[in-house]
Amino acid sequence: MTRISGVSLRRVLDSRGNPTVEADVLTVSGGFGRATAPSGASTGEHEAIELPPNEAIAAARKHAVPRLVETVHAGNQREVDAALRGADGTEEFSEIGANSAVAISMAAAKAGADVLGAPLYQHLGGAFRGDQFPVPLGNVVGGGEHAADATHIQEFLAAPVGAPSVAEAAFANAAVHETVGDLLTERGIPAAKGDEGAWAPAIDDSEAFEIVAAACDQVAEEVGFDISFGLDIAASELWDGDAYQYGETSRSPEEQIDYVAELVHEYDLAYVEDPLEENDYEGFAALTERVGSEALICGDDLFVTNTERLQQGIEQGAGNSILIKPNQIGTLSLAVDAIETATRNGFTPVISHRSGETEDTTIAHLAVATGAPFIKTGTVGGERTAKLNELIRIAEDAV
Ligand SMILES: C=C(OP(=O)(O)O)C(=O)O
Ligand SMILES: [Mg+2]
Repeated sequence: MTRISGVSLRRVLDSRGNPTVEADVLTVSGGFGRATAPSGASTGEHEAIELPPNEAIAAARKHAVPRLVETVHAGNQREVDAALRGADGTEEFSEIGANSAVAISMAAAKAGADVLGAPLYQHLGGAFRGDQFPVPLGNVVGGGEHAADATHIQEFLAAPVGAPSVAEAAFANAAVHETVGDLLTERGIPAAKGDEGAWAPAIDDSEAFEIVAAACDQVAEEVGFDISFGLDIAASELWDGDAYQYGETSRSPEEQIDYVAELVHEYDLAYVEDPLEENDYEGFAALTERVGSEALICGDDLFVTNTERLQQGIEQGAGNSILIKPNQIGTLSLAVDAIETATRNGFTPVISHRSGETEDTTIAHLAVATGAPFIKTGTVGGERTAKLNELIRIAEDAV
């Protein structure tokens, strides 16, 4: 029986040292699931609402827990997530907080899997899942909202598209990260790490392109498979209402499209996330028209894992890929809806961590459960390797 017998909520630390919501879900037959909400720094304005954890916990205890306990089945994810939506009563989870909602939603999924004795990816994806693994996009240099005085572009990503296994892909990304560190040292450039463990040197974007391209090439040669290059520009953070501000350089929307199209060609980019600000569907469409056959043009802040916003993107040809962050929308069911809508319409889903993370591994299972071709997890740091190591275990059937 997966009927929920108890839900407990607490504040725990995330990777930035901020409090976040953790949920435990228990079932009448002794099933147990625990999950923790991540938290963004470069958040989209259309995301579901993250409340201060104390408030989110108090509101969820009052409104959601009584609806779940003794009534809802942890093994029925749609039922769990509908109860969370009903308890909240708003479109954007502003009553109980998307942080409480997503923690409970993910913990219930784990409790459901526990009762079944099945790995989470199989509970979420079905008996025939588990043979398709995502390519991990590894953040190796970063700045923007994730590190002060570093690059303007938020993330320079290694994309080991030719890796024969998820384990080899994860190790290749770590090698690119290490090589970037060596190249920075050779140039006498000191670098701390940003929120996601990427190097955060005080260099121009152009120098970062040079270094990351060299590191990807060097490691590709060593490992013997292709390592492409990707970006999360996080352009909403550069947008001032009129133009994109890269320090001294300002680019109009048209110039931004030209700039990104040139980057795609110059660096053979496989992936570009948020090349334009979060409401510019037309700009996304224009860029997709130009380079969409060469690179994934992915909407993060544009779509915020929201099926309605994605639907508009599909209609307008704005992008060809969607970033999936369950806490942007509040429940696993809504995240899966977005993934399925994307896949049906030829948009590539990319499952993603947040800059504020925990040791929670749900997104690794979600990627395998849905057969998503890519996952963005970072490269080094315990909260990032937690997801990569879980993928390695799933591939070995050792979860
Ligand atoms: C992971 C990201 O950062 P954050 O969690 O800060 O939104 C992102 O922008 O893709
Ligand atoms: Mg992003």
